[in-house]
Amino acid sequence: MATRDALKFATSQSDQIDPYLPSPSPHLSKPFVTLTFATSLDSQLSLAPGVQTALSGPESKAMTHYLRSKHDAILIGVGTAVADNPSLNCRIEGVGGYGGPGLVAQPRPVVVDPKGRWDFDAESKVMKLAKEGKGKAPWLVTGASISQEKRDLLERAGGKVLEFLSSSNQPSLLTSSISWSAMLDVLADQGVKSVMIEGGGVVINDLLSSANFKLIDSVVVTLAPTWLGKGGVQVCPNERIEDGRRLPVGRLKDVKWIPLGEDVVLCGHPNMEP
Ligand SMILES: NC(=O)C1=CN([C@@H]2O[C@H](COP(=O)(O)OP(=O)(O)OC[C@H]3O[C@@H](n4cnc5c(N)ncnc54)[C@H](OP(=O)(O)O)[C@@H]3O)[C@@H](O)[C@H]2O)C=CC1
Ligand SMILES: Nc1nc(O)c(N)c(N[C@@H]2O[C@H](COP(=O)(O)O)[C@@H](O)[C@H]2O)n1
Repeated sequence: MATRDALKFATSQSDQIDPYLPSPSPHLSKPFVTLTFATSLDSQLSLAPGVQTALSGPESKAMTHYLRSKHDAILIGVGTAVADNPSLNCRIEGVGGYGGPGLVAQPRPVVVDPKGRWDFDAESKVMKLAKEGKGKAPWLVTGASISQEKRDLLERAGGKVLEFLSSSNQPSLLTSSISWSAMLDVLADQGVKSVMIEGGGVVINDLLSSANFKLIDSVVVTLAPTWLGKGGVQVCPNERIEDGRRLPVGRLKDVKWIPLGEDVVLCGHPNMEP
């Protein structure tokens, strides 16, 4: 039976998104990566760092949840976990917990938190939803020492800590960046075949940088008809300079613009040509 809070996404609309979704393939060497977020007309994800800002209208929000139902995992940075206290589940009608059995089509939330800054507890939305059978408990990718209390909380709910190991197989003392390709390898080892990366600014800008662009398989961006003004969390990757020349960082091909309510959703595949 469907639940009252379930979202619907019409087949006529999902048909347009499907060419950008992961297709089942046992031979992928790394998880399929979809980069997806909602942005304002001035390329911002939120009004200010640490502030959650609703940009997607109801139709594009349903689209995001449709995407969530089609990926094994949703990944966010700790900045987003702290700012948004997100649910990170899928609320499309028919998935597990929303009319469907078990946790079918519920993605695994993955929080990248190298320094152990996310102070979650049993009342955090993602933990409550896991307890209610409406989503999976998160995996915490970290190089920090996580308290036994937090580990137990995660594990009781079905989540876990993924200690990030360096190439020498020792826990790395992470002070800054974990390589994305190593992170995707860790997820692949855990059986993740597809991951949608939702944000926030640091994560998106890092993935869009010329060094990481090749790791992205699909991009789905919701553009909301609003300007947020200076001071927000902006999507703008570092510049690319080769042989002293400035070059564009990346471009999409197979581009489709899909109007959804008052928003427009841009879908594309990274163009790997120089
Ligand atoms: N409109 C939208 O679609 C979305 C909006 N948002 C918004 O974005 C904002 C949050 O963005 P932001 O503050 O940039 O934070 P992020 O969510 O991008 O998290 C950034 C932090 O995550 C850790 N991290 C990220 N990548 C790596 C890596 N490769 N290796 C190691 N650590 C990594 C670092 O933690 P540390 O600093 O501890 O080293 C980093 O500072 C919020 O306001 C949120 O509401 C978020 C998602 C989607
Ligand atoms: N698609 C989209 N549109 C917006 O307007 C947003 N602010 C976001 N944010 C992302 O969704 C998470 C919050 O949603 P849930 O509580 O998980 O349903 C948030 O953490 C961002 O990842 N996305």
